[in-house]
Amino acid sequence: MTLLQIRNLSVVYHNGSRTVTAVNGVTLDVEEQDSVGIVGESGSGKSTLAMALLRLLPGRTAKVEGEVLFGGQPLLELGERELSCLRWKELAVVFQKSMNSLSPVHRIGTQMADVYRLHEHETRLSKKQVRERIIKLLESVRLPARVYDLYPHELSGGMMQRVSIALGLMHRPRLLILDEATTALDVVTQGQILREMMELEQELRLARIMITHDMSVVAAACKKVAVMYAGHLVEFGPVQDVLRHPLHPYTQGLLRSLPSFKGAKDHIRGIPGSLPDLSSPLQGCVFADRCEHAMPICRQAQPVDTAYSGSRRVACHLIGGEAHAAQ
Ligand SMILES: Nc1ncnc2c1ncn2[C@@H]1O[C@H](COP(=O)(O)OP(=O)(O)OP(=O)(O)O)[C@@H](O)[C@H]1O
Repeated sequence: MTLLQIRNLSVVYHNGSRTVTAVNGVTLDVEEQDSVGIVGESGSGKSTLAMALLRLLPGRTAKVEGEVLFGGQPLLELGERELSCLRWKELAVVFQKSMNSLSPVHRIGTQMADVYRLHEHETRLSKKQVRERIIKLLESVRLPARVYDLYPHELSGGMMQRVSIALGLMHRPRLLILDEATTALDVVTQGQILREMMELEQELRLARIMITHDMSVVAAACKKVAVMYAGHLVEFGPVQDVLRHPLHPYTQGLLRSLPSFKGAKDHIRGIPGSLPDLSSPLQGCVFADRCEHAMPICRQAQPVDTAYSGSRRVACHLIGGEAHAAQ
């Protein structure tokens, strides 16, 4: 069943006279218990997309358009009260900097208990019961019970990020969004946490969106991948299919720039050029200026997001009928 339906979502930032279209017409489904990696280079709009889903963007400067249904509820139309019931309990997020948001002068357990109480109004657990629950939660992310009584500075980066994940899982949400949550960690710790996450989400029947610029993280830990470029979702599909047979020239370039996916180091190639100016109106394909296969139509019309096969989708004039129709 589909848990999250994102339809034609756009986010425009207004800063004085300048407007930046950070997310541009994104359509994406996340099934229950699915794991979707959103990848793209810095500035492609990944975090803005996550913040828009969580309604965490400042209404004054960020205009969000489109439709988002979460478990059938229209997320973008909910009032603050309905939203606060959903956040943490149904929909939780772990940011890269989540660990910095803990207070340095209070013990981990006390802070977790505060978060628990803030969002749990129905069940009145005793102090002891809350402590037990939190210790169980810490153990579920492979942290020893003694962490409950420690201060943030007494934990390593990996342990702190495990605490942040435990906080995200506190109310057993149906969807967990990890925004570069493991990026700052060393590769070994990152790998361990990802493996544990995957075990845990099977147990909790949790769906996960993982935002990262690291394709190897998506390859290791996600079932599906959504590739973003300059605010556009350019390709979507099962991870193994996209890795083996990338359709969009941007995805192809992204994979070529990774040593682990395409042979020897001397074959590594970056993608020449840089992201387009997101404050200028766009006529053709957003990737046309950097695309080695660009055709005249690519500079004239935006490609339509087209179903390719199975659940694969791609927005490129090379794929589908448009290029052929124009010839
Ligand atoms: N508050 C803001 N006001 C104006 N522009 C913004 C704001 N926040 C982000 N942007 C712009 O929106 C675009 C998308 O940024 P975003 O942070 O969502 O990308 P990202 O893919 O998550 O990048 P990163 O991986 O570096 O976090 C960028 O061009 C960025 O400069």
